[in-house]
Amino acid sequence: ANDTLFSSTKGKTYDYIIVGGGLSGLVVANRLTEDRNVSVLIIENGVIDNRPSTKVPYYANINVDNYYPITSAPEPFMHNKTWSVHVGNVVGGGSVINGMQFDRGSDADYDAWEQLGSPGWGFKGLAKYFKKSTHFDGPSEATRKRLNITYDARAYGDGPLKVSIPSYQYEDYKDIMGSFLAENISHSQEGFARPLGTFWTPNTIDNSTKERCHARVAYYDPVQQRSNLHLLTNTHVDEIIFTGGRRLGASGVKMTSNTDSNTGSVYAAKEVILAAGGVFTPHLLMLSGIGPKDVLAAAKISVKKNLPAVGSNFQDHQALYMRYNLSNQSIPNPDMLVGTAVDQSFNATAALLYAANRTGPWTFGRGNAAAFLPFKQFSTNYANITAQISAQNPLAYLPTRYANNKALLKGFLAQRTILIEHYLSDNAATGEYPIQPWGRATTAVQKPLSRGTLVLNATHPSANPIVVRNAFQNPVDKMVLGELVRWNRRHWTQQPLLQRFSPVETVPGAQYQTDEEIFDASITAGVLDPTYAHSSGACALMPEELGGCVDPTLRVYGVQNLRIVDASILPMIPAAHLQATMYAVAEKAADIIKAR
Ligand SMILES: Cc1cc2nc3c(=O)[nH]c(=O)nc-3n(C[C@H](O)[C@H](O)[C@H](O)COP(=O)(O)OP(=O)(O)OC[C@H]3O[C@@H](n4cnc5c(N)ncnc54)[C@H](O)[C@@H]3O)c2cc1C
Repeated sequence: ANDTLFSSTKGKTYDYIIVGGGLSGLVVANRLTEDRNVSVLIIENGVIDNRPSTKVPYYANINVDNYYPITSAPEPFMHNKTWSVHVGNVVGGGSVINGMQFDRGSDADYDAWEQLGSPGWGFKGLAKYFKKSTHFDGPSEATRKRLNITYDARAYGDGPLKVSIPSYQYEDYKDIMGSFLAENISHSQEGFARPLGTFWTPNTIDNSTKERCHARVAYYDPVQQRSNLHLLTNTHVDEIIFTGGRRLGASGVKMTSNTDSNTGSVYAAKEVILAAGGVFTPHLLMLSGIGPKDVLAAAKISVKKNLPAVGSNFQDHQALYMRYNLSNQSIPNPDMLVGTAVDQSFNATAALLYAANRTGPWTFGRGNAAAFLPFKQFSTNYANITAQISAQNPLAYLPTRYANNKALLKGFLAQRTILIEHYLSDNAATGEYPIQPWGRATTAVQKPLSRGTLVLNATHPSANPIVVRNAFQNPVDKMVLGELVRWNRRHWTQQPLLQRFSPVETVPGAQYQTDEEIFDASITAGVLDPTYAHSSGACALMPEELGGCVDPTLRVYGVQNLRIVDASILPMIPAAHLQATMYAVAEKAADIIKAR
């Protein structure tokens, strides 16, 4: 195994080719090669990166190396501005560059996938894989007691991915978490208890090394010596190769080396597995002739299978990065390490501490708590807002392709029914407040009704796809955002435990009150983002009659020997940061593929 050479791979045949050595691709590669008779080639566009920025918890979210240079098209409902699409381009994919927050959605979020017609994909079907993928370590006893940190360690197993709650925690967490606990909202334990209300969350940090644990160190490095496992890095997959004959079947891929632009093909005796992520898997399918026929025709690509699901149903969470200026913060606090007022000597000492014995502030990521709230917990107007959803003409707030395709519309309406249930339910979250020990007071919309699209660049199809999230096309999403912001404001300005900080809202600014004012000012200030780096849904796991792309065994409809295992299959985005879900999905997918 280990870093296979392009020249020696060209022309060869493996049982499985996995396109994309990111989070999901590496999980599947590990599990498939447990059987020594099965050969696997992973092809990854990025390289292996062991720089400190990929390892030290301190760099979470402030490391912008290893990003694909990809920007969205103008967002039509967000002042026609453009945003970075946020995709990892490195062995390990998003798991190497993400914010390390590790949390699950509630069981209702996964049950929705099953309700949408995919047996086995509800919470019951996924639960054991959450456990199988992970290993958990709590913080030191002293930290646990000092901050009253709770968790349910039984939800983890002895899996490859090491997650932990760091022992280094800031003193101000006490009052900031305390202020949330003082609200009339539920508190739960991270684990299999419903992660609703407030709860503590681990990070993807290996407690034994205090380094980021990502898909490569967890799932590839320990098994890289397997002779049946091959990783080809720095290589771009350009197209899927299909066998001729009456039944369309994938038999390999065409690829280009990023080093010298050498091109070649490799073949799969059993299957091609797409794991190129929420943005590039739908792109590759379309480049290969699988997608909506009008999109393919516009780019002059011959249609192998007309599949309108590809590039539809694109989802993400929307984040508004509210901030408070705090006075009287305890020393130390995270503002001393990150942002515009860094205390250089403190940060230098933190770096030395980390280097010397893996202690101190650099062992802390960006936070270990969150509130994921049912709509009624942050809005007294939740019932009225929800009632507006069913009164809407859905086509008024969807991309035009939904008007021309009955299956897509039917699928959206099935999702809408579930979303309405979730908006009214105690058992599903509609909004998130990450809880961090400083004045960063982000709000994030968890159950968007708007749907994005991803299409080929018609004049240059192999260039980046045209990504339009259509965020806030549906006015209800804007209302939910407004309610989230107003609750957050009341919380920060009125909760007694927060008053010692004399919090002053800097962005968007307390003078902006109505939904429209908050929305417009946040875009102008550059603090509202249509993506939370959770691109998903554009090759949905749903019946084809509901506008789906893959069946419950993750096979692409109408194509033999072609599966998808990555975030593009999520039919409805769960109220959670995505990585815990993706590790579980990939573990489950591996079992399904092994059973073929
Ligand atoms: C900046 C950022 C912050 C995030 N923060 C968090 C967080 O704090 N908590 C959390 O839970 N989740 C977070 N996420 C989300 C999480 O990391 C992703 O959901 C997850 O990595 C998706 O896994 P995947 O397997 O679908 O795709 P990826 O992990 O993105 O893997 C896809 C891989 O395919 C490769 N690839 C793409 N196209 C090709 C091609 N044509 N040929 C060859 N290779 C290709 C890519 O280089 C990549 O390595 C974050 C994501 C990002 C980007």
